[in-house]
Amino acid sequence: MNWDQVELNPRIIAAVRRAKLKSVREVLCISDPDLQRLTGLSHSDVKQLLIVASTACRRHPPTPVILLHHRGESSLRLSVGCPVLDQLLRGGLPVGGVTELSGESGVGKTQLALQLCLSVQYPTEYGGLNSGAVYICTEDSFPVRRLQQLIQEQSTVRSDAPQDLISNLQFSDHVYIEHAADLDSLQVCLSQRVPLLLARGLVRLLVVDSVAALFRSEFQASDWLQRNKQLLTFCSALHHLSREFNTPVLCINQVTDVFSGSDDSLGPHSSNVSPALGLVWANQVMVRLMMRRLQGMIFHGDQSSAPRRLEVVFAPHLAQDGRDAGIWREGVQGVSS
Ligand SMILES: Nc1ncnc2c1ncn2[C@@H]1O[C@H](COP(=O)(O)OP(=O)(O)OP(=O)(O)O)[C@@H](O)[C@H]1O
Repeated sequence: MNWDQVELNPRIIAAVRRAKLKSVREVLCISDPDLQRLTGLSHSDVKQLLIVASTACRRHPPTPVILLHHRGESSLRLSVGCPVLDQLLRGGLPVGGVTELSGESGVGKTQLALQLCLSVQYPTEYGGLNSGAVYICTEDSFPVRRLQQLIQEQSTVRSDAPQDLISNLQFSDHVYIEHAADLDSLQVCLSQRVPLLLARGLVRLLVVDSVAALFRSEFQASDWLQRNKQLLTFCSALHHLSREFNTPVLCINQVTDVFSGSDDSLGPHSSNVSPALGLVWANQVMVRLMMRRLQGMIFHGDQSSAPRRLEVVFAPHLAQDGRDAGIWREGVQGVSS
């Protein structure tokens, strides 16, 4: 959306153009003091600019968090975009709290996270939260092409939603990608940019892909005390964001090998791997999910996939259970039994 499409005082529009802020959405991602500095506008002009920009960009104005609580939104769930997996999760991810998704490399964690970035954009009656997603990549680059493919497949996979609704959702405009290659940049991202996107109602899902990568690369085994302190600071930032904005937080985590094979805390389907980062991290997570690759092959039309299993390891409101799934062009879809 550009400046010709909004009704705003021409003096303010001239100032944003001089500051080379081309799109209306761009100003929403900049803090108030930075906007004042860039445009030379007064505090009240910047406020007016932000009100007009956020009204123009949002499909639905954000509801203040206090009202959401009154309406009993604590039982709201974010659908994962598949009825079989939603059934396992009793509707999807809880909006307040941190969910961890762990699993081996290539098992499909990122695929599920991308699917959630689209699902969050649907209205609540279709399992979404009427808003966008912010996706923090710590290791790999963001899989833009795969996201585009999933967007193209929405009309096939989301037959529950009206087709005109799907074609009107500008999915790729509402996924905000951040890169944090070290803990300092992650901290800056979580304390500055993410709260801004949440406060302006532009996003209502935070994905961190992946957590263990940063903590593993920055600390040696002997630095465990320092590492645990940093881990707790990071967890408390996530909890704060989740609570304050009533927003689901999804953290992707790798797994480490377990040599004893007798770790009961992993649940009935535990085998030879355990989520990385240990107990300090596990105590901060509300829902722990694990994805595993199973033996064999499953088929769907002209496609084939190695079967996966999504398991609930622990969650206060869920039974320890699992569902088999395949990864297709359309995304991760559970297999009905
Ligand atoms: N377009 C596609 N069609 C079908 N399956 C796909 C497609 N793209 C990816 N996949 C499947 O997803 C797998 C990769 O999943 P994903 O990138 O989510 O792994 P991950 O668990 O995040 O791994 P890592 O921890 O290494 O990032 C591929 O091995 C493939 O099986």
